[in-house]
Amino acid sequence: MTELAIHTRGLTRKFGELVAVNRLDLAIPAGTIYGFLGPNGSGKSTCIRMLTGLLLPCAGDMTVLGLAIPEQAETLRRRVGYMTQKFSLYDDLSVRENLEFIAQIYGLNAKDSRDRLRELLGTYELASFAGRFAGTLSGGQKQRLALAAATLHQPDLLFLDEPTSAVDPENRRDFWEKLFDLCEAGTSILVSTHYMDEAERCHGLAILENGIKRADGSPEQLMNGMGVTVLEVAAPGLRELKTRLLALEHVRSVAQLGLRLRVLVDGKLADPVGWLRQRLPELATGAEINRVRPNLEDVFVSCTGGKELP
Ligand SMILES: Nc1ncnc2c1ncn2[C@@H]1O[C@H](COP(=O)(O)OP(=O)(O)OP(=O)(O)O)[C@@H](O)[C@H]1O
Repeated sequence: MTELAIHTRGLTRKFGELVAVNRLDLAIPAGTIYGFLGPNGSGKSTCIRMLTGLLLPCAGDMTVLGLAIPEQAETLRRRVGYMTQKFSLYDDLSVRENLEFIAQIYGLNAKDSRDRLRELLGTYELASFAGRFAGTLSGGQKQRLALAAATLHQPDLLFLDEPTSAVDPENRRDFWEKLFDLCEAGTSILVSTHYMDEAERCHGLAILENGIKRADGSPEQLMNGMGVTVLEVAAPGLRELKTRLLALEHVRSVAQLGLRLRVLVDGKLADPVGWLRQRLPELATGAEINRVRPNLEDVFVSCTGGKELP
């Protein structure tokens, strides 16, 4: 049986009347990168905070690294790392001082601390900034420092809550390379994001909306199993055409991409291109309609419902 890093049954958290996380079941294999994909307010942070033992659930069971949480949260704390979207280190300490401080918290002796710092400054390309105040670093450098800090004690499981919100695409790519290095070295990783390209890099993911898990699986499983066919339509008058398409019963969503419309239609239609040409006479001639491979954004749109992109 696959060893699970995280296992939850019916995990629920309410704030007053609001159900922030609603009966969430998760079975996340150890040694993988697992993503929570969802818009703002979908419950990603609330769930991560419960899994770290920082927030109590209202209902449900969870084990994290085989430990019952919240009961064994104290034992768990030393085995997990946690990086939030907000930079939570000290701006007025240098890079080195920040890491030394964290090494002290984890009780590393002077030699181990020195060795580990040297290793981390090298791995996260921080050696030439070691004496700089953390507050003066760029977004990408701060993010690398935060990851170094979160992994200083070599945790078995790393929680990353929207870790790349504040960095550019190049830094995001580099950051993901570091995550794959960590994963290969045996660290399990749970990362929340609202970026489709990040979600697509995960081994598995759950799509969350209003605290509810709408779908889960590997990106390929989700894309292959979404029950929707994706068409791209190039024709004149796209804004008007979009409105007319949205009024058709088998059309799930329509989004404009430059000079084309990306149209999600029910997967049960045997000949979706023929059907579309027949339903809208203006598409019968002159329009270009192609069936294309679904992407994760299509999955997201189709399983979070609604005919408009979020
Ligand atoms: N301490 C709190 N008190 C009241 N409501 C809260 C609290 N924490 C979260 N919420 C609410 O719970 C819902 C889920 O929030 P959560 O932060 O978990 O979502 P999220 O998916 O992480 O969103 P974001 O990307 O904005 O961080 C939101 O409606 C939020 O306003």
